[in-house]
Amino acid sequence: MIHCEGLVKIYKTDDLEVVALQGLNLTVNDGEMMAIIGNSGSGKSTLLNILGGLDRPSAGQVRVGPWDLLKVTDDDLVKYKRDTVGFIWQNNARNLLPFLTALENVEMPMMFSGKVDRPYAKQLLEWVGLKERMHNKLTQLSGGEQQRVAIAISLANKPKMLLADEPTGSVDSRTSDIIMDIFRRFNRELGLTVVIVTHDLSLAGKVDRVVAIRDGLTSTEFIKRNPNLDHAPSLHGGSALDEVHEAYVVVDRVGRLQIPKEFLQALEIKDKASMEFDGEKILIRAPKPLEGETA
Ligand SMILES: Nc1ncnc2c1ncn2[C@@H]1O[C@H](COP(=O)(O)OP(=O)(O)OP(=O)(O)O)[C@@H](O)[C@H]1O
Repeated sequence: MIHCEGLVKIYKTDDLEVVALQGLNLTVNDGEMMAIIGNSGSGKSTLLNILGGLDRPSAGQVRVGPWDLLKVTDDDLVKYKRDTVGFIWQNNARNLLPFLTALENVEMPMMFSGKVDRPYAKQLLEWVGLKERMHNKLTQLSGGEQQRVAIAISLANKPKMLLADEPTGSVDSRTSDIIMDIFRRFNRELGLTVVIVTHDLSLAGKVDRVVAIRDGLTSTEFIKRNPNLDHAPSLHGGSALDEVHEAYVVVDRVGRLQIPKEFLQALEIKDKASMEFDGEKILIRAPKPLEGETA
């Protein structure tokens, strides 16, 4: 469904250039439910905005289904945003109209694409657990309920893929569980591909795969050991990621990988390292001091 290779995004402001994505690789399969994690500023939202057609990449490849998002025309991008992708933000005020009812809000994107399907709008609100509240104005709903309306809206045009940027960032843990269960249901029952950007490691146990982004590059992948297990048993404060996922370092097509900063600092590796292959393992060490050099 999603294929990014060597994806680069550079933001130019007056006299400053920020390289937000530095040649990122990522593949997401059709029907997968996965999460992207990373520290603040690592490039998560930049990636999601590019995948959602809200921002243009600077270089590299990015394809979603049949769409090439580097080359797509502005007109086609409008179609892409309307038909292929649903988007959910942490701050749902961006796609909700407070003076309309929940049902009218869900019908709004249908109206823009010229085909209002009221039974389907009602069905969506029922699926997100708001059957009894669909005729309430948005101002009469709680933050968590509004977030569920936002999910229904994002699916109004039957997209193939759902992109969610910190979808549980401003709700309590019970509502967060409800939202993740809704995503899982849509993923299983409608075959929707779901990509979630989050800081929250406790969500990790509820997705099939987690990809960590560091400094604009995919660095580590965590793949669920038992894909049938939905909930992470992280009751004793341990990281859900470690408990249910196997961690892998991402190696790109030409063999590059990212060594975590803390490892480099611990070994005082700066601009080079020595590497050895012993037939089984690859060992990376601080370079031995050359003759005449002091250690
Ligand atoms: N419109 C912009 N103009 C200039 N720089 C930007 C712009 N948007 C993002 N950046 C920069 O690009 C880098 C990546 O930002 P991004 O928002 O993608 O990170 P993030 O991982 O989503 O962070 P957070 O978790 O804090 O939302 C940061 O250094 C940020 O300052």
